[in-house]
Amino acid sequence: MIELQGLTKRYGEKLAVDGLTCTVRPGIVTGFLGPNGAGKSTTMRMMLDLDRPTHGTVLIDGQHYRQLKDPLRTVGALLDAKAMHGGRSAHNHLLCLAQSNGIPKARVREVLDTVGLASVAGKRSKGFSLGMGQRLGIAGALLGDPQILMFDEPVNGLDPEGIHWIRNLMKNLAAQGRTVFVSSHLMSEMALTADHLIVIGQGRLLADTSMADFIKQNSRSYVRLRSPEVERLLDVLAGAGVTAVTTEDGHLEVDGTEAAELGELAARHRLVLHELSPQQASLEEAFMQLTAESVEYHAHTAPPGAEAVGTAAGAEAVGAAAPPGGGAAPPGGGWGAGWQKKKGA
Ligand SMILES: Nc1ncnc2c1ncn2[C@@H]1O[C@H](COP(=O)(O)OP(=O)(O)OP(=O)(O)O)[C@@H](O)[C@H]1O
Repeated sequence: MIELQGLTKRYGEKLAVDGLTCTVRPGIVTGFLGPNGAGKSTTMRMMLDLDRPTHGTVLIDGQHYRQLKDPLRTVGALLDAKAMHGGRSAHNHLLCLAQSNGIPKARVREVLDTVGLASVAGKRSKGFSLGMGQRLGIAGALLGDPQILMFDEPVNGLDPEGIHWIRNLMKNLAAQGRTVFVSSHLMSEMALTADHLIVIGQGRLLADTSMADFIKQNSRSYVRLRSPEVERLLDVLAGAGVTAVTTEDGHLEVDGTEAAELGELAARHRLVLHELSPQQASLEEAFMQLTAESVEYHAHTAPPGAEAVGTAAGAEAVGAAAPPGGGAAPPGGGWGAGWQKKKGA
């Protein structure tokens, strides 16, 4: 278990982490989300005593990190996959870690097998691809067989097979009763992996809730209906006191009434339905809705120097994607193009 109490970090003028109080519990995967610069890495560094809090505390199983007798056997972390001696082979890198932490040598071979690097164990890590470097970093985190695991952007650079592998690895580690804390900007992946979410924005706690509740609380859920007898359906709905909104493409959208109830109502009136589907927003939509106010870095929709003819054309020109399903768009820009600091932009 990891407990944060009023955790705060100031770098000069910048309040990077602002009074975070939350608990990361064992037995589940906890996702750590926040826009760029929200303070995720700083928080994780403070958890590992790599950065000193300005105020507040972090307790790892009830102790400060520096009080832990066998830190690597208690907490395994992947923070920066590039932070290793590139001249050493993967095997020697892990061996050094093992020897300096009293971990049996045999464990090196085991974790190399687990992460799929056994065949390149003798190769120097500076020749590794981004994904191989991530796997080696994950091997380092697993080396001490710790009960607590922290991964900062673990899927960065991994191929689809690798992403699938780390997802299952994290779920299995949690199922064994371990504490798994993971940050990622890949919302679709996070939605498949995490059971619980801690969301921060500009260093402050925005949400600490289950995945299902987070999506429910931060997005709209509704039922979509389509019928060849749309006018009669509207009358029937109105007669039952149900408000429906007609969309441009002729669908009806109904808030606040279950799909089953709507289906039964239609059946009672012998109405043909071509669609009756509950719609739940994605994690990405819910995340953007919640964090819209605390996004510090915004992308321009148009390439530098080019005046966009219209918003849509400008967005298309740089391949920026609007949030799916009409979720909250970032103020003043799309997503994915060259990041610009808001204050300077
Ligand atoms: N060593 C440092 N010195 C000064 N400012 C720092 C330092 N480390 C982080 N910051 C600032 O603290 C804020 C939080 O940074 P941090 O890297 O923790 O955010 P993050 O949520 O991990 O971001 P990202 O998603 O982009 O990785 C940022 O404004 C960053 O510029």
